[in-house]
Amino acid sequence: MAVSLRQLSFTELSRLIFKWQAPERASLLSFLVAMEIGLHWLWCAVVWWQRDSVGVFVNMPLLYMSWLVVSILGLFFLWLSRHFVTLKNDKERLDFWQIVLIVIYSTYIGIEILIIGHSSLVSGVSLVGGTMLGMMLVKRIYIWRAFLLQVLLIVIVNIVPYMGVDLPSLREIHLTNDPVFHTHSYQTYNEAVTIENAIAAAIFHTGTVPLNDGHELHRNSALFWRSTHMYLALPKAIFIIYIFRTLLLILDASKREILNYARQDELTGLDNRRHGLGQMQQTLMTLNDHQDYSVILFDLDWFKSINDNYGHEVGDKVLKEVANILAGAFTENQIISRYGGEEFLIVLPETGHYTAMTIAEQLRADIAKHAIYINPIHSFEATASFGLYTLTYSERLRIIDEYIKSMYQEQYQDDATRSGMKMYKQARETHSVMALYKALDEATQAQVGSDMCQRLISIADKALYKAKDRGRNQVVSANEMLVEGKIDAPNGYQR
Ligand SMILES: Nc1nc2c(ncn2[C@@H]2O[C@H](COP(=O)(O)OP(=O)(O)OP(=O)(O)O)[C@@H](O)[C@H]2O)c(=O)[nH]1
Repeated sequence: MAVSLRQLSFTELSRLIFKWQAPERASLLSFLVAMEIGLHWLWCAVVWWQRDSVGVFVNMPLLYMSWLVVSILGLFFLWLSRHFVTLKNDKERLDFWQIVLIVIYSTYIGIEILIIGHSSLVSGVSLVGGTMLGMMLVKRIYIWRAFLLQVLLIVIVNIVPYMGVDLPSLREIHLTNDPVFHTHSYQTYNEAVTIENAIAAAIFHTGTVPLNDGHELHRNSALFWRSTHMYLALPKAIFIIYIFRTLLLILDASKREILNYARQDELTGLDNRRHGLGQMQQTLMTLNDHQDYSVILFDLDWFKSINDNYGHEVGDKVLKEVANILAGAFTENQIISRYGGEEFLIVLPETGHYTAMTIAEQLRADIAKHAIYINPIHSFEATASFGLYTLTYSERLRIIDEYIKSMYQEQYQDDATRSGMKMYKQARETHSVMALYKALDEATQAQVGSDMCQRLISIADKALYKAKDRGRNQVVSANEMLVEGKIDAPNGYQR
């Protein structure tokens, strides 16, 4: 979802920023930059509009060129803001476009400050404020490097005019017949007036002052005070940004810790039920077309007896050791969570029925042969019963299709639903779950996701209880049982 003005209220933004991932944050930064450049565009427009009165102190040809660049860049950053949100799951391209954003924006702002004059207000806000904003929204190391580069540029840009290099400037002072003030276009109005006054005062007191002496006096004085300003301000800017970056690191670590507490099961270290279900919903709804999706639910056998015979602590030990077996057996995109007391949920996206059965069977065997030591000599083995269900692609397509059909039948009268229905009809012709899913609004997408997860777990649960019925320590396929008519699917499931 691309960033829009509507999302920039305090409450909405704070809610979104917490939820947002790197692409959306970068999109926000690009959007803010586009808005800032939009304001620069307006400034150019006002200067052009008022050119008769302000043209005397503005370099108009340079303004027109800047206006063109500002227009192009404004459109570019708006485009980039939309482009970032398409870069989910593509870290390399995301990094690349973040660098593009930072390089183009830093160059732009550097040139802007150069041509409008480097007042401490503009440079300070851009250098420190811009860096702080960037650090909150995109990769910090890139912003830190851009910041150091800007510090260097500020030093260079401030010093070179005193070495006789003329830099382009929007500012123009028309002081006629005065060779002193024509030589350096970087002189600000205040500087010019000050020198004018100083020279006038000297002439007034001594009667005369040589031209070259006045020029040299100004060069030395201006260079001295510019260097003093840089010396006093830049280290402070570096300290502020350095400490700010450290604070953000601390905040990140705290956020990670809080999220871990919220997501993790304390005893086993696996995902807890809520997080496991959330992950399941996310993977299910972003699963590509033509992919199957398998769910395994398993429950340790006779666990109450283990607690009763060996004590609660040994029961805990069993849970931890089973969790270790699980943690070692699955890859990152497979979701393992502790679903209940001695019940575990495993989600295998992009996995067909045969592969999932093999994985479940292997896991059952690994748990059954694992010795749990109650002391250095005595041990026992625990077993588990498994229920497995594979949602095939055709079944997924059918469920979403039915869901949407029933939704539109209920609400067919209202106009919004009519247009939704049109989108749905178009999506249906493509036979694509992704297209059908995108035809739904955000709240309905979440609802469909949650309903589908409950449906899958509920079917796997029925197979799990069949496994208990059949004597435990075995894997039962819900798909086979559905075909044989030995279990019913929930909520009017039809084969
Ligand atoms: N030690 C320990 N026990 C737990 C924990 N969570 C749940 N339990 C116990 O797990 C036991 C589950 O027992 P039951 O639901 O009767 O199931 P079971 O004894 O495994 O029997 P079947 O599932 O039919 O094989 C209960 O006694 C719970 O107290 C836990 O975190 N630690």
